[in-house]
Amino acid sequence: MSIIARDPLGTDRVPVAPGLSMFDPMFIGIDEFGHHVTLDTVYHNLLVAGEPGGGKSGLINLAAAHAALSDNTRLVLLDAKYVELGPWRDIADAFIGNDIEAAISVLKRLLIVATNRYMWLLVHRRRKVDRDDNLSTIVTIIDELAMFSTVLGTKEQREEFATLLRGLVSLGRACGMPVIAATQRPSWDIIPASLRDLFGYRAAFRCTTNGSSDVILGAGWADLGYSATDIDPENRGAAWLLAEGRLPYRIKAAYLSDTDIYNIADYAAWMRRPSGITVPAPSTTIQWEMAA
Ligand SMILES: Nc1ncnc2c1ncn2[C@@H]1O[C@H](COP(=O)(O)OP(=O)(O)OP(=O)(O)O)[C@@H](O)[C@H]1O
Repeated sequence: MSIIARDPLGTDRVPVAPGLSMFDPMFIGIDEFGHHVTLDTVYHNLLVAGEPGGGKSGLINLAAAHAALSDNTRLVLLDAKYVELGPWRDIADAFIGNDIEAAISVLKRLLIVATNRYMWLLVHRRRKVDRDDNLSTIVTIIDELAMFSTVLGTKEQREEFATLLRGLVSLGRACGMPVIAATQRPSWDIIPASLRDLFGYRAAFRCTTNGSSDVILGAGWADLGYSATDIDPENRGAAWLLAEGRLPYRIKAAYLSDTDIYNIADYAAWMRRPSGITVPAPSTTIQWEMAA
């Protein structure tokens, strides 16, 4: 089962770092009954979309936090706005801002790694990686997909980006390389159905039209009553979550303030420190303040 509802007062808590793994359930919030909602992110890509201010960045930062605190997990971050995923840049293998050439180059490298992993799986007579393989999980997080697929660079570059991304989203899930992508523009040119359908998890934050909601969840859901237009604009962090094989259901994402995010990022950087350093490195904020 891909979604696990837990009793918040129960004893089977999600483990916390150190010792956390991307293979552990990733806690993202609660459902309408107050049960914990967790995702199995290694084997599923996650699409997050909805109008500005709905809470998308909150959800992708929860995912980034889980990845950052997880053992043997590497992050590749694409964020044309810099500030949404910026807190995690020190521990990321790659942090790409508004540079489509760099984005294309990193996607090409990831596809080579994915292909190598499939060769490895082939010789080991397997179809997907698992926790005991000790292969690192490589999580690619993209905030504001639309910047890379419709704004930056030339038309050819944007098309190349879209093709490479589709390749990674198709290949990544069985070889420990999931993709988490967010956009505030749920429209067919940003998320064509052929790309959308490769995301096993889709979170629709508030949308202004049934059409936008269907772009995220899938055609026809709004007619059946599952539309992100019915989310109160004041209810930030609320979304419809569609998980493979299930009906969409309402969730309220957990929320990390900017301070929480930077604190977790600092802690993750300290956990991942080269051996020999025993105290957390001074915060970059303090260094900047001293320089100012
Ligand atoms: N889960 C949540 N619970 C409570 N408040 C939230 C939650 N998520 C977001 N918010 C509030 O909504 C504001 C906007 O959230 P966020 O930046 O995540 O939205 P967004 O959809 O990513 O917006 P944009 O598309 O402009 O980046 C936050 O600053 C916070 O005040």
